[in-house]
Amino acid sequence: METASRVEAVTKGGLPVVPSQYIQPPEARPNLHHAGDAAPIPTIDLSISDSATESIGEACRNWGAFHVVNHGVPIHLLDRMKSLGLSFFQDCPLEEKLQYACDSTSAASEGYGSRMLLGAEGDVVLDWRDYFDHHTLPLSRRDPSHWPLHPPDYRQVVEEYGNEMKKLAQKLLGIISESLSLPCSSIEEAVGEIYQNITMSYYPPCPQPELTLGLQSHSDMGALTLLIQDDVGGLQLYKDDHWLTVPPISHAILVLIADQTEIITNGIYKSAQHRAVTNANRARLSVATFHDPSKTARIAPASHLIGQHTKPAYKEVVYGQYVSSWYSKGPEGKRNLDALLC
Ligand SMILES: O=C(O)CCC(=O)C(=O)O
Ligand SMILES: [Fe+2]
Repeated sequence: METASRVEAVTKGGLPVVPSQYIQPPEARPNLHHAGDAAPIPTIDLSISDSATESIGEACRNWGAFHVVNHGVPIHLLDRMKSLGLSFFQDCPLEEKLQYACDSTSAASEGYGSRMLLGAEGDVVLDWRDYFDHHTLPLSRRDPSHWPLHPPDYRQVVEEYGNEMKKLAQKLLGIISESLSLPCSSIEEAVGEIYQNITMSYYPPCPQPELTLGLQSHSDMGALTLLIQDDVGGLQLYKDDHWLTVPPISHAILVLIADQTEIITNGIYKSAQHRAVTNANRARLSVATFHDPSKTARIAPASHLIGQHTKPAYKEVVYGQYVSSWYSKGPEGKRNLDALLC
């Protein structure tokens, strides 16, 4: 029962076709013939602070996504995170991986899993993805004994990576605030204490990529996501009724605006709608680091952005309620955010 719920276990026998619970309805299937269109999102050099603020503002307005380079996170740490992820998914026997199984009945629980959404068995199409979720911040949630023990530097690297990503997220939230002429601390103050989760996603080769998705269409529910991926490619962004592929750029970090930042910026900046497609030949790995409010935080459009002529575009929401609804109803693009529109 546990093993059958991991994509790795499904692929073991070298199936020529995907089991029916992974087959997407026709309207959600990827058009892989047109998957070559690259999303022309900007690559922003964070060492050039004069131009970075303006470029980031423009990217948040137009795409909700951009790459950063010269970001200050040591390159060896990016490489090591990816190799640790691959080593867990590819070298660790399934029985051992299952010792870290997440609790599939509670949302975003830590550990090794495959099902993103809660809900009755059989009523959702499954993603062609296995993952490992780490709770890394605040420190009171961080317990490295829940994480893999091998390779021997696994736990230490994940801790270091989380700390570096938090610094970068704070810097970016400051620049994003300034790009709207808000005080640098505005968005971070609206978010409150940062809750950070690191999810390594592993997409095994899929015998019928045209029928499946590695990860269904969604926008991330928190404030800011920092993502690295290997050179396989498969992440797509939805823009103007089209799915465009985000080209992997070695050692760049992809920044994705998430839903709470869209609310706080009163919709001036849009959260990025994205999904992952699979491919027949190569396994793919990505590492997403989510920066979210606490479950009790109340999120609303920043008061500086509301005035006589500008009404709040979103209703206030308690973040924990947003999360519960997201996991029980499913994202279906951005419907949870749309439900808060005034
Ligand atoms: O694998 C990817 O590139 C996307 C991962 C993602 O969107 C997520 O974990 O929320
Ligand atoms: Fe995502």
